[in-house]
Amino acid sequence: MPQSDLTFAVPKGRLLDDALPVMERAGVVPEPGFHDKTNRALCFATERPDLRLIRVRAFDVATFVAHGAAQIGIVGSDVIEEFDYSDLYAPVDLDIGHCHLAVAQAVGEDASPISSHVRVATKYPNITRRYYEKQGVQAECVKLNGAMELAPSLGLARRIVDLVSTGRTLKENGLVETQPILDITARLIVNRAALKTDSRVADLVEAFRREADARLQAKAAA
Ligand SMILES: Nc1ncnc2c1ncn2[C@@H]1O[C@H](COP(=O)(O)OP(=O)(O)OP(=O)(O)O)[C@@H](O)[C@H]1O
Ligand SMILES: O=P(O)(O)OC[C@H]1O[C@H](OP(=O)(O)OP(=O)(O)O)[C@H](O)[C@@H]1O
Repeated sequence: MPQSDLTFAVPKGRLLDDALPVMERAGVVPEPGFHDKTNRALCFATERPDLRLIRVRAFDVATFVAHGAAQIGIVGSDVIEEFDYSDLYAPVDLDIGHCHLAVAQAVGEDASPISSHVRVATKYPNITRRYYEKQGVQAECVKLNGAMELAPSLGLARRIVDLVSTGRTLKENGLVETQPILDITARLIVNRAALKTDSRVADLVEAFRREADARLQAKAAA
């Protein structure tokens, strides 16, 4: 019986620039139209007739793969931690998309431990609640989808939990990091059931694992 096509989900933003060379070395080569950022298509062919790419928001990569609508994808470990989907398996650390998740607040604000309750603006309410719970603090999370850095100055929340890479966004918005929460890199993710039932998924995992190992070895030798 012919197998149905595989779907590979990738995030549409900054992570994609780092992910594309990795994908190509692992044998996932998109059609030329994929590189055109003005293209409004969401689904693209690859050089493999049985493999297509979908370009979606980072959080949705995890959702498509967890539900089996895509069998494989690339996403930051922040997203994996936030959703904690049992149907997702993240077998390969791709060593790209390095950043970390941290608590931040206004420069000059008292950083002393807060009481048993804190209000936090974040795109990551689950990670944030878990982080504060471990310290015996109840976090009331205000969910934002971006521009968290505005929350303290506008009185929405005194603390934010957000991604930090260079630290420039915090600095330019009058904020300072107070506690790191989680180091983040991008991972290859697969749907657990697809991995068990479709050998093409296992073959792709192996190709990405070999690619990541080769880069690691080249880095160590340099
Ligand atoms: N400043 C940063 N530096 C490095 N990696 C980052 C940074 N910000 C985010 N990331 C990583 O990139 C992922 C987001 O990927 P990307 O920007 O490609 O997705 P997106 O769908 O465009 O995002 P959004 O849903 O925010 O629009 C994050 O989940 C994180 O793992
Ligand atoms: O430490 P930096 O190098 O300044 O990077 C951190 C910023 O990058 C991400 O935002 P992004 O650009 O993805 O926009 P967003 O606010 O829409 O999430 C993150 O949410 C921070 O705002």
